[in-house]
Amino acid sequence: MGIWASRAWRRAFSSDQQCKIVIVGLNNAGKTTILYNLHLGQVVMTQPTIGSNVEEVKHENITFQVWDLGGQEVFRANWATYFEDTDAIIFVVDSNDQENLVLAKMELFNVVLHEDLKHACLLVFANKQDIQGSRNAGEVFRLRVCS
Ligand SMILES: Nc1nc2c(ncn2[C@@H]2O[C@H](COP(=O)(O)OP(=O)(O)OP(=O)(O)O)[C@@H](O)[C@H]2O)c(=O)[nH]1
Ligand SMILES: [Mg+2]
Repeated sequence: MGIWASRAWRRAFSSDQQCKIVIVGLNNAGKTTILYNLHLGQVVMTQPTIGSNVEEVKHENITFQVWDLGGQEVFRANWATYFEDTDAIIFVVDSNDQENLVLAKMELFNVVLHEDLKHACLLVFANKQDIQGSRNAGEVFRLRVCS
């Protein structure tokens, strides 16, 4: 209670705020591209992430600590080790990867049900909208896991 109260107090009244964001999603969804676009303001060449990347992004008086986690199956089991004290999750979906959209949604369910994220905000980012034939955000949202 004491720790929680002091954290809430700091957040409410300090002029400089800290915010932890974790970016997850299947491999090749575009997470690292988004992280470095936020950090550097440009699109960079990426390699599949081994483990994680982390960068600080400042906006006005808020410092966002942004974690980008590897999406390959072998790394997904470790995602939860990054969830403590997370304020927001960005779940990135490759909207053009029709084959894996259901798998992506199942991983999303696993993430949102995690105890450490019960107070975190969630953004589902329907990425790769520039590719012809991609599902639009509404179609990604409505996709059923069981048909
Ligand atoms: N066309 C298109 N390609 C994108 C977009 N975002 C990312 N990519 C490409 O998708 C590929 C994978 O991007 P990454 O950012 O490395 O993907 P990731 O989700 O970090 O993948 P892992 O680290 O393996 O989990 C790269 O070739 C990117 O250039 C997008 O919005 N449109
Ligand atoms: Mg990556």
